[in-house]
Amino acid sequence: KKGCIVAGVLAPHPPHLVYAENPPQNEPRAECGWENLRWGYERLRKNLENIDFDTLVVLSPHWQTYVGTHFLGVERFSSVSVDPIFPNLFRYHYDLTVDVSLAETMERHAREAGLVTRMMRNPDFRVDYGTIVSCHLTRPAWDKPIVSISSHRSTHYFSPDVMLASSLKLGHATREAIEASGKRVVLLASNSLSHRHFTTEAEVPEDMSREHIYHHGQYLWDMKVIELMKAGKTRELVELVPDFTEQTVAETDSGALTWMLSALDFPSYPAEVHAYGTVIGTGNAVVEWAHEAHLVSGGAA
Ligand SMILES: N=c1ccccoc1=O
Ligand SMILES: [Fe+2]
Repeated sequence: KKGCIVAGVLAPHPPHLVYAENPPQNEPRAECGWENLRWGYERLRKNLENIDFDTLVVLSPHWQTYVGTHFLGVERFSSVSVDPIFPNLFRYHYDLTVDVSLAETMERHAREAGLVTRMMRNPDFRVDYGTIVSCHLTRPAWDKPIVSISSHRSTHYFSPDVMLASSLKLGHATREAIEASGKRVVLLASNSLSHRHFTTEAEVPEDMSREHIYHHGQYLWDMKVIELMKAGKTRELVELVPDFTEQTVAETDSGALTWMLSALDFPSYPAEVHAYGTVIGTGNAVVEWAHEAHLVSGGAA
């Protein structure tokens, strides 16, 4: 049976969102914070309750590899993830399982497409917080295995256009691998949008009177990108990503969003924007492409 991508999600990973949720896995305690984004994730989770799927596949800007694209290649990882910048907010005890066979299929398809790839087999590897935060907020029960994909740094080593070409190829290989696997998969592009941000923290980090748009120009870029998602103009969006990345130092520099849109074969149906909000001034949007539903309904993919 042919596998399929049942949904794609722009799933931002600020650790502040997990901090404010107060899950048992995270040591620090918060009194509130960033409710609009967290309620947006609640709406996403409610939609996903009605969708049967096997595996969460996430590409994270915070697993940075300098030579090629790496895939977690060990069945289980269990340790504590401490955010390097916000250890006061995020000290998260994770225990997760990896769909190694799907990861290996993806790695093979990517390699055969000419990309530089590697399976990560170190059982002591510390899983990055971007992977953990996006998977937690999407599926806090952790009842599904994941595939985690690293982000190489072509945007900074070479240019946003080099990253774009590579991420589009990786997305195509990802789709082929999922179809060959027979599995039902949800893709998570774990990135924020505009990424200029405050450099000092409030006395109480979750003091929402201190959370706001960092810069009007960054906000306008985010709104432009979100409008294209809502309009189903993802090919136009992908063309814009190099400029968007450079103009707003956006986390699209990771290739995560363009990888996902390529794997979804550039959907022309509207995406559902569950929420937009800032975290220390960075722009974040929780956005869902209900892919299988649109394929089945005959809506253009
Ligand atoms: N992308 C991020 C945005 C905001 C705050 C913290 O961490 C992040 O990694
Ligand atoms: Fe980030």
